Amino acid sequence: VNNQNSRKNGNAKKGNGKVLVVYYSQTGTTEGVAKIIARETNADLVKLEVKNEYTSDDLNWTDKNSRVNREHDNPNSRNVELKNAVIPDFSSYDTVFIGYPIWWREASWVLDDFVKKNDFTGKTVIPFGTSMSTGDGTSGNRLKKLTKTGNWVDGQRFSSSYNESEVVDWVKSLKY
Ligand SMILES: Cc1cc2nc3c(=O)[nH]c(=O)nc-3n(C[C@H](O)[C@H](O)[C@H](O)COP(=O)(O)O)c2cc1C
Repeated sequence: VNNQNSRKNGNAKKGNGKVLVVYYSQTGTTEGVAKIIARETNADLVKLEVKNEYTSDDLNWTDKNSRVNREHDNPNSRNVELKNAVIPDFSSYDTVFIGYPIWWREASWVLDDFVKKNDFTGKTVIPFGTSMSTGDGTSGNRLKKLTKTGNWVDGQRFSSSYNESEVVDWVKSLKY
């Protein structure tokens, strides 16, 4: 197959086979997983950046009045705007991996701006999250509900202390 994006892992190709890995990461864990996935799938990699970035105080979930706690308690107050929510040439990708830290067992709402502003029609969408201990493959369902388009497959959750080989094995197991 004459395809510049042909996969190292031999997955069946659909369309042009272009893959995008897009992620948000506060402390680098999700970023590490995203980079492994991108390497294994020859994907383009995009890091989402928050306009009004969270400080470490903002992220302190043990403080009832911290920004994340206020946003968690009141979903109407979230509205986290990204600097780069609209991905250039998004329509050209067949497969999109979406990565996030798990906050309160769900995908961080930092991803909401990205999923609302891009059209996933016709794409395979594969969510993945990282967390210390809780949350699972269903953590992306809330994001799926925000889009109404795209063929979302079951997601995966990795521990903050993941092994590289777990990520590689998961990517190899995917049919997309
Ligand atoms: C606001 C907030 C909420 C979190 N909620 C959870 C949680 O519900 N369960 C869990 O195991 N870890 C939770 N964590 C830990 C993160 O999911 C974990 O550290 C993640 O790997 C961070 O990814 P990152 O380095 O890409 O930002 C939370 C962290 C923050 C900052």
